[in-house]
Amino acid sequence: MDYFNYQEDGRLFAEDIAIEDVITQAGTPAYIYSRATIERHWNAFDQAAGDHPHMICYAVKANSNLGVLNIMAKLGSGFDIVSVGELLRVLKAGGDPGKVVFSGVGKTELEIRTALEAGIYCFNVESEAELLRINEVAAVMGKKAPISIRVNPNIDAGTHPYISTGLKENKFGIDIEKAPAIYRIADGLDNLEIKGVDCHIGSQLTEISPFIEAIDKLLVLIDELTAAGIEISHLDVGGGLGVPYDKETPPEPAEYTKALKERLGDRKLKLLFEPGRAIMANAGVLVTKVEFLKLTEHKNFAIVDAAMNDLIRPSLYSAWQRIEPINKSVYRAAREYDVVGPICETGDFLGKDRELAIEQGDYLVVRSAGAYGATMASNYNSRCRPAEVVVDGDQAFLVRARETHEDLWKGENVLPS
Ligand SMILES: Cc1ncc(COP(=O)(O)O)c(C=O)c1O
Ligand SMILES: N[C@@H](CCCC[NH3+])C(=O)O
Repeated sequence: MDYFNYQEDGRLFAEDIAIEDVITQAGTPAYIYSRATIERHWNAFDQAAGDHPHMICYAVKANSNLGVLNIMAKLGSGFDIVSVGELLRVLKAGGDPGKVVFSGVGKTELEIRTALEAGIYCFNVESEAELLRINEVAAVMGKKAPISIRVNPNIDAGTHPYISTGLKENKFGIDIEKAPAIYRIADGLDNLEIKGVDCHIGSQLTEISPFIEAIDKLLVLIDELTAAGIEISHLDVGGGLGVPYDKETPPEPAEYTKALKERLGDRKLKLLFEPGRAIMANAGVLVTKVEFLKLTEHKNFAIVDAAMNDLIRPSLYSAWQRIEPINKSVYRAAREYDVVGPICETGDFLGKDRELAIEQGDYLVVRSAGAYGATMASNYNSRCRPAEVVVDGDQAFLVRARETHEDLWKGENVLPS
């Protein structure tokens, strides 16, 4: 559930403010996030875990705006990061480094050192070479690095191939068959401290069964490690819980967590979650203005001021996101449109074949845009990244100003002659 609702007068509100009032200040395109929705989604995980020892490590890649991260920090959230850039953002936003897990297949020495200096909770190690590198960096610093191995359980998550991560052919994690040997190597290295077992099999999962299949495999591994005298104190189940973009019915955090806890039995394992999309997707919308309607014999186009550089999910994954006018009270003729941006690519669309009652100058929202929207935005076609606003009750905060063209060419130079 989210807090973007149409009022009786036909206007769309973000919490207690009309979207049209937010964009009077922020302009378009703009991302608008709802604080109450973010908190509600985060609390759904926290309450589902209940008194079982747990940590919710919000996946920063879903939305790394400092305002958003600060909301998480105030909730007491942990963070799942994949780069030093994300770590610095978490620290800047007031996040606790002691609740940070560091995932990703290509951690550099600098990133490892910075994370050790900050005192993160755990590295999720994705290869043997990385394990050795972390040990070496920790040795130079005279520290013990906390680690867990990201295990690749070879499970089909049943999601888009580009966001499926738990199959043998994916670059992520360490093959589950090889994991015991890698744990033994880790156990023999002086500057590592084994903390847990980790996995993340993919994103936008709409069924519970792949999660359960993965957990069952990991628990077999954990029991084997325990029997071999390698103590595992936490199980990190990754993120991946899907959201309803349209009519999908993914499991709720409560159902998912209940199933997990049942599987754990009496094992004393702290549970770590790394949700990104499930917290942020439906906590945000992208608002855009209809610049022109182009009606042709074959197709109608609504040409809007947002494009694939602002929201790439439809172009990249053929993702479907709901598109609606911000005011449904005014009479307009309904037609079917492709909603397209100004970028010079045929793949630049936000939605195809959408029935919309709109006119030039109207505003639309693309729903479910809070995750993997602004973080995946680019400057293609020399377009400035959009503004971002957090609505909190009847107040709106500009948490990122629209980029200027000067921002865009900062650091570039022309040749002297
Ligand atoms: C290691 C890791 N953890 C967590 C996430 C967050 O995933 P989601 O947004 O699907 O919850 C991802 C992205 O898929 C990831 O790669
Ligand atoms: N960017 C993807 C999700 C990637 C998850 C990252 N591991 C999406 O928008 O669906």
